[in-house]
Amino acid sequence: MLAPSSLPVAFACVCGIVVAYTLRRKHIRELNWKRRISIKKISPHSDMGQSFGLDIGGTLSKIVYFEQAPGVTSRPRAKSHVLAAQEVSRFVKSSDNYGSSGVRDTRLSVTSETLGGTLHFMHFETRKMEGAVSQVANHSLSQSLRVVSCTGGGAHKHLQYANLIHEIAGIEVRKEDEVACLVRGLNFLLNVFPNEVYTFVNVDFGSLSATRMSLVRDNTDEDIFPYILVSIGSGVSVLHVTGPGKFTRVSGSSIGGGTYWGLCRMLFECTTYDEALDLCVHGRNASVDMSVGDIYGGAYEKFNLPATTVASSFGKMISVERAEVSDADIARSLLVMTTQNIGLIAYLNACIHGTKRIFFVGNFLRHNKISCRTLAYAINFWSKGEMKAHFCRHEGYLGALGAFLSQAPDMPCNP
Ligand SMILES: Nc1ncnc2c1ncn2[C@@H]1O[C@H](COP(=O)(O)OP(=O)(O)OP(=O)(O)O)[C@@H](O)[C@H]1O
Ligand SMILES: CC(C)(CO)[C@@H](O)C(=O)NCCC(=O)O
Repeated sequence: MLAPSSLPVAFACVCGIVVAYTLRRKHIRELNWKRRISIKKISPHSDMGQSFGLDIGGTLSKIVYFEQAPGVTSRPRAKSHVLAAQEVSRFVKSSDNYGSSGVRDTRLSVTSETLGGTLHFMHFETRKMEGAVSQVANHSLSQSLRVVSCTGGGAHKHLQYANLIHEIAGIEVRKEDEVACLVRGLNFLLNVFPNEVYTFVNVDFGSLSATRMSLVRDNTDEDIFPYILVSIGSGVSVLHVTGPGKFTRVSGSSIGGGTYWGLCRMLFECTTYDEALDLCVHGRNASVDMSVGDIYGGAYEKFNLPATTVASSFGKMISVERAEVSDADIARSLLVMTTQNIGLIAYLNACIHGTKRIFFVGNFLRHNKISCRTLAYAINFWSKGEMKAHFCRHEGYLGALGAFLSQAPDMPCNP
């Protein structure tokens, strides 16, 4: 029972809550009105949100969309659901590009009879979130999306993005853990897609610059566990995975994809990440890095260090003038340094946990064969051929796929 003296305080609190609630509703209504959308309350049965998984990372946001093939479900579907599904599918497939940074990775779409439909993969820059959500709202798609599973740091970030998505598009965000989603996504891909994993053969040569390795598809291992999973995003997470849903985050590094992109942006005139990646392709890191050969005049044979091994990243720049090396050489050195550091952390963790298989994923490896080959060579070299680096075609989408799967228990092969 409240004391009589506290009644005015209680009354003021209740009034405050009512006023705050009313203002907030008004604010949401106004936001939606401005964007000329109407948010209808729709029945859970017609929620298309279950067809999506979202991963909001430090640099990129990734979306997985599952388009069910017509007529595969045994459950009767309401007409409104069928129409909503058609609308969403039309929008997704209307283009390969959305807004200023949105991309649909058409080469990665997978249609599977086992799944009963097609998985589509899209991404955009996280800093463009507001524009991306407005697009969804403006196309009235949000009317059929109620709750979307979402992972990555952005799903948790003071609920900043969750609030934005709710306020602009009326979609509720269901938070999922990013590491759990990553592992779930990879295990699913290993189960379902025979051509998902690849590795490099003929890695046994003396020079990193002479990268002549060929790609082979590699889904042959019967028992995939245990393995080390290295996710190279803005930063790097290293996981030890011992079974479906059984994993520990054993290490990490702040020197990751964000480091390469951030430094390139600072040092060179790159305005997009693709420019930064293209820049290093024709560069020679040997102009910038000090090699074992530069120090020894050849290999350091006693310890099996080939002459071409980088002894000191950027080490030549103590005596070479800036004008003598190109931006491309410096970018290449930066890429190799970042990659080798990640490879070493991966190798040491594989040693600690007695694991021979290392999976490297994350968007840093997207279109980045130089880093993939460098990792394959380095892991083979350090482990004397005992360990193998594996890569995935859908390297950047495991988290979003895991988020999608976390609310799709009926999906076949869902680990
Ligand atoms: N179009 C792009 N724009 C920006 N970075 C890109 C792009 N494509 C690839 N990258 C690289 O991918 C990295 C981001 O990878 P990813 O999407 O896996 O991580 P993230 O989820 O954003 O980061 P984190 O998991 O650390 O929060 C960037 O730092 C950059 O190196
Ligand atoms: C913070 C995360 C997990 C966000 O994905 C990632 O960027 C990361 O693992 N960074 C490295 C953190 C560390 O040094 O362990």
